[in-house]
Amino acid sequence: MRNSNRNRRNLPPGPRGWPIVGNLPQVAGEGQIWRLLTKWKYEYGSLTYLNMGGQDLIVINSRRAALEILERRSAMYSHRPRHIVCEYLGGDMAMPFTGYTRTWQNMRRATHEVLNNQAAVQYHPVQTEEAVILVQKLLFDHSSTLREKLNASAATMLSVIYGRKSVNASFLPSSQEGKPAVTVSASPDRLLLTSDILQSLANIGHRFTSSVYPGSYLVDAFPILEHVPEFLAPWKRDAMRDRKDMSKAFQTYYEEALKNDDNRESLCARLTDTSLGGNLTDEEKWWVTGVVSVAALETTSTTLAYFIFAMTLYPEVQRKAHEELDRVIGRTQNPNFSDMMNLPYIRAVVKEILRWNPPLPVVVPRIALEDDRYGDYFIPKGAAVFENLWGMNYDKEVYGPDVEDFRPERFLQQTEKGDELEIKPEYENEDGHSSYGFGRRKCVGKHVADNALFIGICTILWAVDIKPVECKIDLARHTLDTVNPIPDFQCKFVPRFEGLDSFLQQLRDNFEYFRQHKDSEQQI
Ligand code: HEM
Repeated sequence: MRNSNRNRRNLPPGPRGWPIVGNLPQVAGEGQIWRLLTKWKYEYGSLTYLNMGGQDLIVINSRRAALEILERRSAMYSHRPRHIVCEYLGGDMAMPFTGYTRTWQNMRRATHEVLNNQAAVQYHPVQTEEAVILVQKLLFDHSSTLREKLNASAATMLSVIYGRKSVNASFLPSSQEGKPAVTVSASPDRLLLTSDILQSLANIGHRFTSSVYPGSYLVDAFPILEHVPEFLAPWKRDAMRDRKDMSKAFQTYYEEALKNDDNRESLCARLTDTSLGGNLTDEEKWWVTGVVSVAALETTSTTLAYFIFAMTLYPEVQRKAHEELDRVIGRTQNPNFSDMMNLPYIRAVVKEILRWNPPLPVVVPRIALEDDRYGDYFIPKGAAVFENLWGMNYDKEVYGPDVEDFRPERFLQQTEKGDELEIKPEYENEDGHSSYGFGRRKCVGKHVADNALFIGICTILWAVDIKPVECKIDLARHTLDTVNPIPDFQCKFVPRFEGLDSFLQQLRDNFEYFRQHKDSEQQI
């Protein structure tokens, strides 16, 4: 104990807190906490210590420290601290929030099998088709918002999980056709689930990500409050009710998918029919498919939204990307995954968008399972360890003084001949940003996400000119959520060449023809 007290003198530096509550008042209610943490990073360095009402919190601000602590010592840092509200909501079943448990291990194994680098290649055709559909929608669909269009495109992953027919059809059991999947309420604390699966999954995502936002629930700082009875603790009643509703919705999605998937290719069918789901209970299968859909959806659509926003702010970047696409692809064919290595500028745009505005600037903390040290600093057993991904992406020592700017060139160099650009060797096989997290809990969908972003960004830039519309841009959104809120902005999409509309339709007809052809071949 004396030893531990002596060690505590070597805790990392951090802002001075109050007696008992520590730094809780400085953090609670602070929207976009990653900005405050990054301000502290410049004052305190690679690790910051915060006292959250008695709970030690170590913030990791530098990529080097994250690699050393979370990757090299991953056996000690893969468990999650307890978040009481999240746990009541279903955090023990929701993969990104579970502890380092057998359930998590089984879920991770099953999802890795279908999302790893090699498996991700099989989704290229559906991702290419979805990118074409997105461009068509951006140009010609005036009935839905930009967000809805991007969400629909990011839902490609849902067709992999639930099967194409299920995604195109309603997810509701037929007896409930037209009605919400579960009861709907207008209360802000009430999880809203409707017949629109994309909206429902987004709502589920926010219910979870806001439940783990630092300081959002007093009970997480003062666990004794967990024992307050339900009628005095609305958080408990709400969370238990929402857990039941989510479980029911995930079960419905799963069972509908099994009914609709004649080809038995969806993740649901594979978990049911093959050894992939061997170690998972039925309920775990509903949850893992539901939660992976949640994890895929808003991360990808938020990143695409930030890409479009960046193009309105940086026309010179757009001009260079257009120049590369015209030179490499031309106008008589659409971009393809086989073009990837010939499009270094577009690849750099993908890296830079994830660096500049990651969809998850901070993530669910880990817990230190033992007393540990990083350099001279002491990390006490039981401390929550928080990844400040934003701070790592905005590290001036790594990226230079212009970290605020959107500049894909930071990942590029001239070729030896000096007439072309190439990705710098150190970024060829590295992300060049920290936005997928670290260690054993690193994003399991990163390959699929990178591919979706590459083909989406490529196809949009190939087809359209993104032009800003003069309007008031609202950047300063106050949000107690770990998802990066997209700014309010407006833009115009202008076709880059004549005949684009009929060319896009022709591409879609071809995709449809090949799919039907493949389906009928499989039936024979
Ligand atoms: C731009 C897109 C995406 C970004 C930036 C992103 C980022 C992240 C981050 C930061 C984490 C937490 C890592 C940590 O704790 O260190 C995570 C976890 C996760 N992501 Fe992603 N993600 C993206 C897309 C996807 C997609 C497309 C899928 C599924 C197809 C997915 C599935 C998951 C899952 C299941 C986890 C939990 C992993 C675990 O706890 O073992 N993500 N993601």
